[in-house]
Amino acid sequence: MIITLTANPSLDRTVDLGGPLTPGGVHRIGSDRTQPGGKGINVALGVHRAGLPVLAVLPAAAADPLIALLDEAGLPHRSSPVAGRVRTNLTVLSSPETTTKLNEPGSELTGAEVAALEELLLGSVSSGDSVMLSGSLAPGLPVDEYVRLVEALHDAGTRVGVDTSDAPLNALAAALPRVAPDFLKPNAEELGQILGVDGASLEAQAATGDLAGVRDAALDLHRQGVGAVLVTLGAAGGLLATEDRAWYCPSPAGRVVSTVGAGDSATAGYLIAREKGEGPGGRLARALAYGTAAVGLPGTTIPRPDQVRVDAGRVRAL
Ligand SMILES: O=P(O)(O)OC[C@H]1O[C@](O)(CO)[C@@H](O)[C@@H]1O
Repeated sequence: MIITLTANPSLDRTVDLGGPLTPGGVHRIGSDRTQPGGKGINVALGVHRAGLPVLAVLPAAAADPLIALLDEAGLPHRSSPVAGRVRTNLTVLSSPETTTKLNEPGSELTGAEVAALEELLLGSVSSGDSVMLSGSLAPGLPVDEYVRLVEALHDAGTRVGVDTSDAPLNALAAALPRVAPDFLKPNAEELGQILGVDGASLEAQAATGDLAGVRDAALDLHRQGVGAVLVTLGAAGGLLATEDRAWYCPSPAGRVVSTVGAGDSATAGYLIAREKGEGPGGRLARALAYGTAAVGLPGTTIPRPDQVRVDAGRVRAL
């Protein structure tokens, strides 16, 4: 079973201005939709839509509108009760094709709420499960929360993946090789945060075909104990470092409708392929195919398998 933790879930509200976004201006909203969001929830939706057993764990009050949206989506979930409301993250679509994201920090969890969330997660796993810890940490969670959870989940006999950024990611990188997740999914910016370099330039290098910087950084993390490092590079494709080697797959060109949730969809594709027993090339190809499919869907829409076209022929060893 795959279990995801969304430590800071969200209601993802997407508004389309149908025109340019002007700082200081008054804008009329054309279309407006609210979907369940937060990285672990998005990953779980992808896995669920592929027909694999999954459970999403999150902090939220039973009456929170997010819970109703998860029920509506049919996603198996367990939430630990909190007093605060789930945050709303706003995506503003404007022309020419621009996505602007405004993420709330999330309500602060009390010490007791943090303990209840950890207890719920650890009580939900069994030896042999795969756990994915995804997204930012709600205020109140310690910055090394993911380091502590990776240790506790390894003790429980599970495989653990992490997808996060900023201070929680740096805390995780600092704990290597003593504590090492089995799977890490940085984008170029996050890889840059770990290395202390500009992620945009890593992505730009990759776009020109120069993959050495990203490959070396991913292999370095792998050699420090991370079982598999999947680096998503946006339009430049993605790279996987595992089994002491690296593979690259370009992104197929397609229409960009919304990039929100593309990285989470790539993680879902990777986990689905791993559950099916596919090798590194197959896992990378499915991850990229899921990410590409998500980019072609509106708002935070996570693809179904029939919307995904996997082309393992595009993968090459580096
Ligand atoms: O936890 P973070 O880093 O604020 O990201 C949450 C946002 O990212 C997404 O998970 C997309 O990756 C959205 O659904 C959500 O609004």
